Amino acid sequence: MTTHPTHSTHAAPVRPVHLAAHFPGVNNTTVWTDPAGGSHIEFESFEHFARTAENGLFDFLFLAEGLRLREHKGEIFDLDVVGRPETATVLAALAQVTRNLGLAGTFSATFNEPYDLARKLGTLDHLSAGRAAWNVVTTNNAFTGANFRRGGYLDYADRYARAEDFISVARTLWESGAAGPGAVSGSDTGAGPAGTSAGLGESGAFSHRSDFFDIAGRYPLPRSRQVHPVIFQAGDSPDGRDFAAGSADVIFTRHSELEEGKAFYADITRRLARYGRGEDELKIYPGVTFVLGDTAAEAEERAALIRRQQVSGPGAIAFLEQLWGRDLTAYDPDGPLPDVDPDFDNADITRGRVRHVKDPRPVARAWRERAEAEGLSIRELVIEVSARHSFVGTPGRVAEQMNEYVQQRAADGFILVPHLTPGGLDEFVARVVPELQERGVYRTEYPEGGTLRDNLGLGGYRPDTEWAAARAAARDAHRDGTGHHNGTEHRDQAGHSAAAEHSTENSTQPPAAEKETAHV
Ligand SMILES: Cc1cc2nc3c(=O)[nH]c(=O)nc-3n(C[C@H](O)[C@H](O)[C@H](O)COP(=O)(O)O)c2cc1C
Repeated sequence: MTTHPTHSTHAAPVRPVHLAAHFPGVNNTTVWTDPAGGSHIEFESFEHFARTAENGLFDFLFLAEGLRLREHKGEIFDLDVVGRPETATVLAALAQVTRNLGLAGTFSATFNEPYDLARKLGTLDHLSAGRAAWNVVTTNNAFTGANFRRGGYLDYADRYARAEDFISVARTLWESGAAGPGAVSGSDTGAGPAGTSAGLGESGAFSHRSDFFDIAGRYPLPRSRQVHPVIFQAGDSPDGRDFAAGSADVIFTRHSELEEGKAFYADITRRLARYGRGEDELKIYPGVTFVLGDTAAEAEERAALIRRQQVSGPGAIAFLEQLWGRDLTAYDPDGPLPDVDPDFDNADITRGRVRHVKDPRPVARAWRERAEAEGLSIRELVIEVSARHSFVGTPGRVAEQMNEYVQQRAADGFILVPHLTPGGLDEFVARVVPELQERGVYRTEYPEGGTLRDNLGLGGYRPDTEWAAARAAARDAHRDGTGHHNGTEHRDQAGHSAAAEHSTENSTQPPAAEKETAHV
């Protein structure tokens, strides 16, 4: 039994705080130079991290993905951790040393094929007894494509259309298998043991023809415990948000400050309504960092030290070069900003990293003004403008703030992004989790059922035909100009490729701050 209280003394139900953890690695949050830092590839690191998350009753562990080593000025970028082992393999190994922790992996909908990836994730769901999740990313750049001999064959506009179609096929495949021993719902098609043909009937039979796929065959696995592994989404454009509202169960977002989190949450709730979905059906988890101390002052002091570790002198120069589009190695990181103007046409000086700033001009202007006004060196400026710590304080204060975010609907939970591998969660679990539990907003044991869906408070899987019908209804409503979900039911295979509503809303990028996704 979960022990969440459902009511406080106030009328509004208390919303439970959820926690999850991002394994540190290829990002500028991770401090690999710290003597306490360990391997990013040996299993012991993953195991330590996962066990700590599970001791803290976290919903899931999250692995990011990057399919090509990042380059800067034509060289492999080696100021951050370089490379990572293969995601599904790591998660399958972790399934054997954990019992309740969800296992979420990032996989590209562009550089995978539905049959193969559905089978991998279906296998992970079997091996973990229902704890698998897929974070769907679209990775449509030619730079990454070179590793796959595909170049940039996919137009930017098609990336979410293919991803939506891909998920739809994957869900169909997961459903198509016979109800296996661990299946929790769905009709039993009378199959024999997996891997034999005895009594298989039509189970696993699939056929899908669309703009993106033309595939048919037999899916080889029985249904897994969750039937559909949980779908995460991490894009932020209007198309990305609609994609999440129409196809995903969880959003991993970078909107980690209270007010922007509330605006994001409200925006997603509005989009969900168009697909006939309520706010409880899509969980929102910002990625957040944290620094603890016995006193507020000690926490601030530690935070400042960690920021200096995260932004080394060469790291500050490289960071600035990304925006300036120029080689700035002749400049002193402890000196003033370069006197030369940025070369805005040289946008691909860094490759293989997700950029959220579309127009660098106002950003460069704002940085210059700020450095001049506050007398900041290059390194000091980069420390100020690159991702700062989300929660800094005593364990009690951090628990209080996290709870406030959840009660105010700026988040449903948090994906903690620690700066150390593998011990970066230890202190949080030992000191903040009890504070949350004392406040009655955090579980004291895992929920019954044992699946990731149970951890997240999501209901059972929803058949793909229902997802598709809701998307079709949303498209129809959009065409009618009503904007309302009208419940029209039809499945439009070809329509998948044109499914994303191409919203004209402006991007919500903050103009004066460079927020690199810390997670790619
Ligand atoms: C919080 C967050 C985490 C992400 N993690 C990954 C990742 O691990 N691997 C990846 O290839 N892309 C990752 N992305 C990139 C997105 O999947 C997406 O391709 C990118 O944000 C551009 O899409 P958009 O224009 O809809 O925002 C991440 C994005 C966000 C916001």
